[in-house]
Amino acid sequence: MDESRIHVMIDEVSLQNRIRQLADEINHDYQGKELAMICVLKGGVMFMTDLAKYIQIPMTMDFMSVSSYGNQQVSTGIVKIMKDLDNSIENQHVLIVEDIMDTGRTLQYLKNLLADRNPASVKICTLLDKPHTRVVPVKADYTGFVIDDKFVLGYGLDYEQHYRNLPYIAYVE
Ligand SMILES: O=P(O)(O)OC[C@H]1O[C@H](OP(=O)(O)OP(=O)(O)O)[C@H](O)[C@@H]1O
Ligand SMILES: Nc1nc2[nH]cnc2c(=O)[nH]1
Repeated sequence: MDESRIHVMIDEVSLQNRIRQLADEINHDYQGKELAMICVLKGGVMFMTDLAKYIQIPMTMDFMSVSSYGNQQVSTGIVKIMKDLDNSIENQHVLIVEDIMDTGRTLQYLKNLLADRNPASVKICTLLDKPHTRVVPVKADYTGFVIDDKFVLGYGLDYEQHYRNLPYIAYVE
């Protein structure tokens, strides 16, 4: 891609500050409980690892990989599990950690799927939320930033599998 089209939307310091605040909220809300953090690969990986560093209650991490059929920018709503969790979540307090909620289809599918496995609770933590493009009525319990309907990359998010390593969120214009 022509890199002059890439502009910083959320810089590294703002990201880290907000992630620390989210962790504070989570630490407070789950006091006395154990948290099962579920990272949705690949986009959620940077957020998950940074968020986890600030979690001060007992916690476990597991990873899931799903793929939505369709190309980069068109979501079809059909979600396929590429890698399932390694461990049971029965009776556990599950927190799904995602990079972005766009149409909402991925998180709606995942929340329903995990809720069927008899956890004690299931909540969603998303770094970014694009509410204007939602097509299903799923809501996050913890949201880092609400953003406009722009294609974003960096900090786990890709453009054709590239740019996931950027330490900030950028948009393409
Ligand atoms: O709300 P939705 O419209 O369902 O979109 C959100 C999903 O799209 C992205 O994943 P992607 O399929 O690009 O996979 P990746 O995380 O491996 O990049 C993102 O990580 C979310 O999982
Ligand atoms: N990289 C990337 N993936 C997405 N999946 C849904 N919306 C987006 C987006 O804006 N950027």
